[in-house]
Amino acid sequence: MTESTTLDIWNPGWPDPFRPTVDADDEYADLVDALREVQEAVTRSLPTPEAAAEAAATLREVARQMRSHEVDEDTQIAGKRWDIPGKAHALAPVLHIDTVTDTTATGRVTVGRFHSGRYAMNGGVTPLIFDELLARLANSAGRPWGRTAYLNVNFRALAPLHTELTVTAELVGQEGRKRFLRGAMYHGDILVADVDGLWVELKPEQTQNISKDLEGRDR
Ligand SMILES: CCCCCCCC/C=C\CCCCCCCC(=O)SCCNC(=O)CCNC(=O)[C@H](O)C(C)(C)COP(=O)(O)OP(=O)(O)OC[C@H]1O[C@@H](n2cnc3c(N)ncnc32)[C@H](O)[C@@H]1OP(=O)(O)O
Repeated sequence: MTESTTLDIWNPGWPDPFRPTVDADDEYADLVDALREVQEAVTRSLPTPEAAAEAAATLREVARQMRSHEVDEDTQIAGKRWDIPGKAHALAPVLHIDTVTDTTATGRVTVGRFHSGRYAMNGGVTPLIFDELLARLANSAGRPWGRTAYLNVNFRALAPLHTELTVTAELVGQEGRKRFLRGAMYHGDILVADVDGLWVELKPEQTQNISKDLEGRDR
């Protein structure tokens, strides 16, 4: 099995505004893992009113602690740990990216009840997973930064929970600034979903706009 840590963390073509300026360490990744544990445990629970009130107070205390360490979005680590599955973002499914070539990418993902629709993966989660893998491929191999223009997902069969699913992506064509990608998700041999995606390479001024937006946002 290929470790995702063997992949390049940053594509040099990606704009600087997204580059984390704080070095993440494993304690931060562990914090996000703990948050994932909370999300799954809360989702699976039916606490008594007293237990719910106690847990809510504890979680609000954690939020208070974290607010005292607040940084701006350019500096935050969440979602930017390209070297670890799930990128240290608690909403993102933990996608293990095994291979990325110039034109293909593969990964594996297992979701729990936090990401469940009902006894199967929620229909909004599948696009999150495809977007992650297809975007990684679209913006790899030194290609300049592109943004998702569309992601057309077909749900072919229920995607089971607590079960490893494989995800594949392929760059199927390029026309000027447009990159066409295709992806699929499998449970064993069963196709559970497939996707057509378009990534459009940003013009330089579009990258600057992003940068300005980031600088101008409220903290
Ligand atoms: C919950 C979990 C979270 C996980 C953790 C995440 C944390 C991440 C943290 C840190 C990461 C750092 C990195 C982050 C970066 C994020 C990037 C995104 O997420 S992208 C978000 C979604 N996508 C948008 O919001 C695009 C919005 N749309 C646009 O910006 C524009 O529409 C854009 C750039 C896609 C195209 O606009 P134009 O003005 O540049 O170009 P025009 O001329 O309109 O199109 C060029 C060609 O593409 C076709 N085209 C454009 N859109 C199309 C469409 N929807 N369908 C078909 N064709 C389309 C056009 O027809 C045209 O084709 P012809 O050249 O004429 O052949």
